[in-house]
Amino acid sequence: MESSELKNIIQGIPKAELHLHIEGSFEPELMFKIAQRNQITLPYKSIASLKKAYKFNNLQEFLDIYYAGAQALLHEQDFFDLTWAYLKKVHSQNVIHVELFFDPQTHTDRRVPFPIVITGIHKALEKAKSEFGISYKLIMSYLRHLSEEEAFKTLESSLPFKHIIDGVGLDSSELGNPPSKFQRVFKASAQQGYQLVAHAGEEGPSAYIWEALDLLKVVRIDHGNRCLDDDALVKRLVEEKIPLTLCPTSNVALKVIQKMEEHPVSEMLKKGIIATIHSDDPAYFGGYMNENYYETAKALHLTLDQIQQLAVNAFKASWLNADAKQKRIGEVKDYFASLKK
Ligand code: HPA
Ligand SMILES: [Zn+2]
Repeated sequence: MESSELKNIIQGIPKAELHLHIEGSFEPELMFKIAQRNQITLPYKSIASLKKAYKFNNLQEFLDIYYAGAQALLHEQDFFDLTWAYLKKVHSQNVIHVELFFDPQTHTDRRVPFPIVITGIHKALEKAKSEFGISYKLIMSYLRHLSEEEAFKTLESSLPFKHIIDGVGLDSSELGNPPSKFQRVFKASAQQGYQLVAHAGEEGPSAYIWEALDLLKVVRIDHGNRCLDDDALVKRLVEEKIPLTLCPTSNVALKVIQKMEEHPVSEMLKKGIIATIHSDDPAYFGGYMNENYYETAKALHLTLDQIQQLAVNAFKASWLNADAKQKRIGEVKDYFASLKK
């Protein structure tokens, strides 16, 4: 298939994005604009020098730059603009449902109040819902390099906004910060009615995926690449229908894999895992949803059936209610059927 034909097909798929850090969608141009209006000096002289720094050898090298960039965000308007820019972009790519992460502690640690952060993000999500018809869920992520006590404080701050938060997640530096460190705060989060997910098995071992399932009791694993090291774990993911939210361009950018051709997604599909693909931090890794589908499909020679399966899986793995899920899955299937006519 011609690359332009594949790109057109991908553009037309109704898509769901389930693994997106809103702070990771902060494009350099917007970052400089907001930094300037907030009179914040970024540690980079120009957009070009910032972009030059986007060469990472591992997750930590990326996180250092990601947290530095987020320092430009101070006011509700900043969080609104950041989120709105992301939603406009993915609307242009026919993304119709998003479940997005935000990292409150990245901001509250700089004395930006929790309500400022969530209100700006939420207003943009509401606007996209009414103007674009994009449905959404919001996931508050605990930073795992910080203590469980800090996570408990974040949980406490979130309670006045419980009605607009759907779940909690766990992100940041994985190695040395296993899921077990957050067992109590995840239990307390569930008691507040939050759904649970966690990043696991991106750089960390398959044992961290077991912990996320057994100790944190998550319903989805973010990344989970390393599950293939462990046959018993794969069996469990398949039997219990635990989805993985994979991020192919992120994996290449952070050297979780050496090249896209090594991406495990097609093997995961063959094993019956509910694998899905997303962008993670698109401003830093050079790809939104379409680019992630395209690069993966091209490198792994995915069939149209496999691409359809990925798109269906994302709705299956979503937190939409059963009726909305069925409707969206029907739309994906109708779309692929129309291609065959
Ligand atoms: O890919 C990621 N992994 C862990 N933490 C993160 N925070 C933003 N992106 C990531
Ligand atoms: Zn992530």
